[in-house]
Amino acid sequence: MNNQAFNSLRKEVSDLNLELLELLFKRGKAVEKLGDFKRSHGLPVFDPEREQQILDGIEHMEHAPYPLESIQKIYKAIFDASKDIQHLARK
Ligand SMILES: O=C(O)C(=O)C[C@]1(C(=O)O)C=C[C@@H](O)C=C1
Repeated sequence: MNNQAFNSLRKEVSDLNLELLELLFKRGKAVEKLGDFKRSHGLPVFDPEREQQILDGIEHMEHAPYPLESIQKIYKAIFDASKDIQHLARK
């Protein structure tokens, strides 16, 4: 790979970072609304069954070149961030 190809891949990664952030933003907005519903219905923030259902769902999806464990870690970090949003809204 030459320098130009390297820089072009860096640009691709930077563009994908923005796309990821946009998706996380949209996801966070939906999570906020789920949190409002749960709060007004006296439901807990943490729903371990729902988290497991999502993790089970990704298990059979294409995740290469990442190992499945890496994808699971990323999703668990996203769940934690969701719970942060919903806990903060209760304060
Ligand atoms: O499905 C919900 O109840 C959510 O609040 C969303 C979400 C998630 O980020 O996917 C967040 C926290 C719960 O523990 C389970 C799932």
